[in-house]
Amino acid sequence: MDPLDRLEATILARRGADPAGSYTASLFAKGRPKIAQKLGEEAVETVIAAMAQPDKLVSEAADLVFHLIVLLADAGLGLDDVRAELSRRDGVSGHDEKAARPAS
Ligand SMILES: N=c1c2ncn([C@@H]3O[C@H](COP(=O)(O)OP(=O)(O)OP(=O)(O)O)[C@@H](O)[C@H]3O)c2ncn1[C@@H]1O[C@H](COP(=O)(O)O)[C@@H](O)[C@H]1O
Repeated sequence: MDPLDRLEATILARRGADPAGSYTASLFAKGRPKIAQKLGEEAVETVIAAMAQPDKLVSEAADLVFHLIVLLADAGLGLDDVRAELSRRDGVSGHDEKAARPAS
């Protein structure tokens, strides 16, 4: 199994688990605002690594992806939804960004 799919399965299994025994379960227990805040922090840390500490970029990117999957899971979404969106965009002729996005 792809490591990202395995991580997602583990994250989904932590929903409703004891927060005392799992960082992921504690994030779910704190709710979406906290999960979103952590995702934002990890995004900033990833940007800082890219600009000033490139040796830490992969580690920070992994933290970022972990928190993104937790946020998606909390919203009832997952990596397959992101894959489907990326595939949909890739299928749009000319990769026109405006055409690739749903009308708002
Ligand atoms: N991939 C990750 C992962 N990436 C990052 N983190 C955690 O994310 C946190 C982010 O770092 P911070 O320094 O900001 O965290 P912190 O200071 O502890 O948190 P706050 O008090 O600020 O909220 C750290 O505690 C990291 O351990 C992760 N925690 C868990 N996983 C994986 O998630 C799965 C479930 O793990 P458990 O939740 O431990 O069961 C396992 O496969 C783990 O490998």
